[in-house]
Amino acid sequence: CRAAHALPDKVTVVEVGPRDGLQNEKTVVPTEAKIHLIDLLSEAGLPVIEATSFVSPKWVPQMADQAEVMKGICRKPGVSYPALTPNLKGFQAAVKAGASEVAIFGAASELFSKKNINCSVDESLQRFDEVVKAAKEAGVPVRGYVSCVLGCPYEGKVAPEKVAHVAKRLYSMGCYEISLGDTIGVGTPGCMSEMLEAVTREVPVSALAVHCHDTYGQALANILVALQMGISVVDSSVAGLGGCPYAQGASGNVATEDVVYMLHGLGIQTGVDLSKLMEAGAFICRTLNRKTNSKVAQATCKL
Ligand SMILES: CC(C)(COP(=O)([O-])OP(=O)([O-])OC[C@H]1O[C@@H](n2cnc3c(N)ncnc32)[C@H](O)[C@@H]1OP(=O)([O-])[O-])[C@@H](O)C(=O)NCCC(=O)NCCSC(=O)C[C@@](C)(O)CC(=O)[O-]
Repeated sequence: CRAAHALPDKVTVVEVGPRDGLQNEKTVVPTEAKIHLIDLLSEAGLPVIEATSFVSPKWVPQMADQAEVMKGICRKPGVSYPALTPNLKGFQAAVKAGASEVAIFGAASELFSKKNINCSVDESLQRFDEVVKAAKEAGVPVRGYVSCVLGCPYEGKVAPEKVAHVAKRLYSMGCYEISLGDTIGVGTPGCMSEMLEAVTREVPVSALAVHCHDTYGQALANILVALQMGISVVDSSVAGLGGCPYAQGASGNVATEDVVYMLHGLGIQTGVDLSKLMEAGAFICRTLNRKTNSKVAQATCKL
């Protein structure tokens, strides 16, 4: 077993609420509310805010206003606003709408890949290669996701070697960072550590991020394991919003408020103002007429 690293002094929190958090909402969230949420999150100090996705509106109707969202946000200097792009068509539309960073999203599970983006893992890697080449020409950085790293809703257990293989392919293609998604939140700290052991044999730990859904209440424990293994980029969603439309039963991402509370409690800097972040959480919960999934917000704001 690899020796535990010292915890990092600083962690980059990647806010995915406006995309991952909202993509599964059944009723259409007004574009102005999405834009206001993103602006509140940048005011709270989040350095990376995944704004939307340039996917097919037939597949994910909630993201159909992607171009309006990208154009409407008040871009804060130093903040990155990536958008998901599954293929060249999505990439071109994203760049046209002003995206200066994009993310491609693959999976370590064949069936999930088929259900989510309608192609096999190998086919998806060919499509992503085209996107990365076009992005390099345009000077646009690309982040890569691997879904189902700790389990798949259709295939069950996923071998760590499969995750490592897809992560390595995305990294070799030119993704500057690989985000490892526990899409259905089934992982426990032991599985997280085993999976990260396999992935860090192929991809430098400095290029990895974790993306934990909290379906089974394991997300913070899994994130702590990742930090102990040297990872210093953590994805999360304000108010714990979300779920994947192609992963039935998956609950939201770990709440950003809870991640930030834990990190600050460990003496780790994030640059995030927790009280402003909670205002952003309160805003989107009021808009969706929903209770927050953040334990920290529940404890302090009685939402
Ligand atoms: C990938 C496709 C498009 C393939 O969908 P397809 O049906 O196989 O695409 P196609 O190439 O056969 O084209 C069919 C139609 O879609 C159009 N099309 C083709 N591409 C685009 C595009 N980019 N934007 C808009 N339209 C597009 C294309 O122009 C055509 O239009 P038509 O001629 O019928 O009018 C589809 O499967 C799709 O949009 N999937 C998106 C699924 C998605 O967004 N899932 C959620 C995000 S992933 C996630 O949440 C996991 C993550 C990242 O958070 C990490 C984790 O938690 O694990």
